[in-house]
Amino acid sequence: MATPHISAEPGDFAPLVLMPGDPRRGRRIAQEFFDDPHLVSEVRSIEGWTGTVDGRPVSVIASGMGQPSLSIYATELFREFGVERIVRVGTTGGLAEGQQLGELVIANAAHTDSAMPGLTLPGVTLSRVPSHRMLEAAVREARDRGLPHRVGPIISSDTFYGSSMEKYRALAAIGTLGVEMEAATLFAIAAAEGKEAAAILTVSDHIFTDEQQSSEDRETGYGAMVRVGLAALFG
Ligand SMILES: O=P(O)(O)O[C@H]1O[C@H](CO)[C@@H](O)[C@H]1O
Ligand SMILES: O=c1cc[nH]c(=O)[nH]1
Repeated sequence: MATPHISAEPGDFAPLVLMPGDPRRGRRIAQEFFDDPHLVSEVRSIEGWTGTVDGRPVSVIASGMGQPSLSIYATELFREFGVERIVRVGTTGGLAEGQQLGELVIANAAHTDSAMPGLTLPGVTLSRVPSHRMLEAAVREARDRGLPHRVGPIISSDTFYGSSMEKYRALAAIGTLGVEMEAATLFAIAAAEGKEAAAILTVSDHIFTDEQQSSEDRETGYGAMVRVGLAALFG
């Protein structure tokens, strides 16, 4: 049955879902990587596509930007559409020394400054971590393909503008590899729903050097991330 934000029927989505922030990246992923891609939802112009990769059904749908938006799509997919695994495939602002634009960041944990709880336990600060099986599969794929990548914690922030350099420097000092805006809530929702998730990111700019990919590169330079994301879904 359709939900408020997804106009599909049970079975229209595969149990394995790629989730970029950007809807146009979602459509391109379906058209470039899926066999027989077909549109299964387009509420609010957030298109959901289902097809196959190597004969296995896979879907893609964007989260929009920020943790509140992601929480809507991830919750509806897990609860109403039989989705078992979601991989966020997004961009990140690099925080690590020597990190090059286009490198991958494979998140093994997500810090957050968000008020989005997702999963709470009074008196406990819960960790927001990906599925270990999916993480292992992603790292194996990146290594086997010789793709430049780092594995470590990221920060899922509620702000794109307005965080201080001091905060970024403190996060970098404890090994945080990149800043983005969705993964922590995805990990928390997956845990709360008894499902699995991972996050594979491409460095689109560097917070301390100010280097930036063009908006065209941000839209098109995602092949490595999608390959690794698919490996995580299949792993
Ligand atoms: O490229 P996407 O997946 O949208 O991810 C990053 O880009 C957006 C900000 O420009 C935020 O959604 C952030 O998490
Ligand atoms: O700097 C960046 C790049 C991508 N996503 C973010 O949230 N920040």
